[in-house]
Amino acid sequence: MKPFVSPSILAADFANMQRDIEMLNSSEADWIHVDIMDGVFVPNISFGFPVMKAVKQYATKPLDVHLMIVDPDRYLKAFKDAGADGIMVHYEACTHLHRTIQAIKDLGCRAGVALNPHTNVRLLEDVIADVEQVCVMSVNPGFGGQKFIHNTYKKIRELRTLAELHNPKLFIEIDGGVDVSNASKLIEAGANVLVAGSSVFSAHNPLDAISALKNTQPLKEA
Ligand SMILES: O=C(CO)[C@H](O)[C@H](O)COP(=O)(O)O
Ligand SMILES: [Fe+2]
Repeated sequence: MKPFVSPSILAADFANMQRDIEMLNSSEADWIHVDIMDGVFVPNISFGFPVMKAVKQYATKPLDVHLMIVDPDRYLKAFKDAGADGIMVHYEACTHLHRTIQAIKDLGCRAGVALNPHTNVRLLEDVIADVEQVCVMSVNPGFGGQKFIHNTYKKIRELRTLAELHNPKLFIEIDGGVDVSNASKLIEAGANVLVAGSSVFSAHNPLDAISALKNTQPLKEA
């Protein structure tokens, strides 16, 4: 099965957001990845509810919301109201992760957990059956355009093994520094959702860049 592609609008042209959303609507993208940064959990601030609502007004694809914020429970309903279809919280930001996951589901959203590069996937063993999506960060969250961290392949393989045991339908998303040069190997390792910001929006033809990711074949190492 082809991977899902979730282009990150963090790399879009904010002065031409409607144009860029309409480009995504006409592309082979499955979701639109929305990065929310609070300047506390991560050392950067992206955008908040008014911008997300404006995106939702034009988007015809589901919004895949990645919350890089502390105390996300306070804002889950507000993100749902702003148009979130899926909500991912960070493992490192949640003291009561199980409760937070249930709260996301109670809102009718797809529930996901994101992991920083240093967080071991085995820490999810007791909640993996409760989530629909796990996002493995392949950069330290906070900025687009960073270099892919190589250890991520191993993490994806470990997560795929865990998912086969407890939740075979899990969406395994990979986020950070993803492009055509690493997509094949990531899919072969077990990822089935590719987030891409810079590699899509800095491409000469973003529609072709999305199509290339969507049609990536798993590649085994020689
Ligand atoms: O969560 C993120 C950063 O914290 C972004 O989704 C991610 O960095 C995508 O951007 P790029 O493809 O440019 O790395
Ligand atoms: Fe993200």
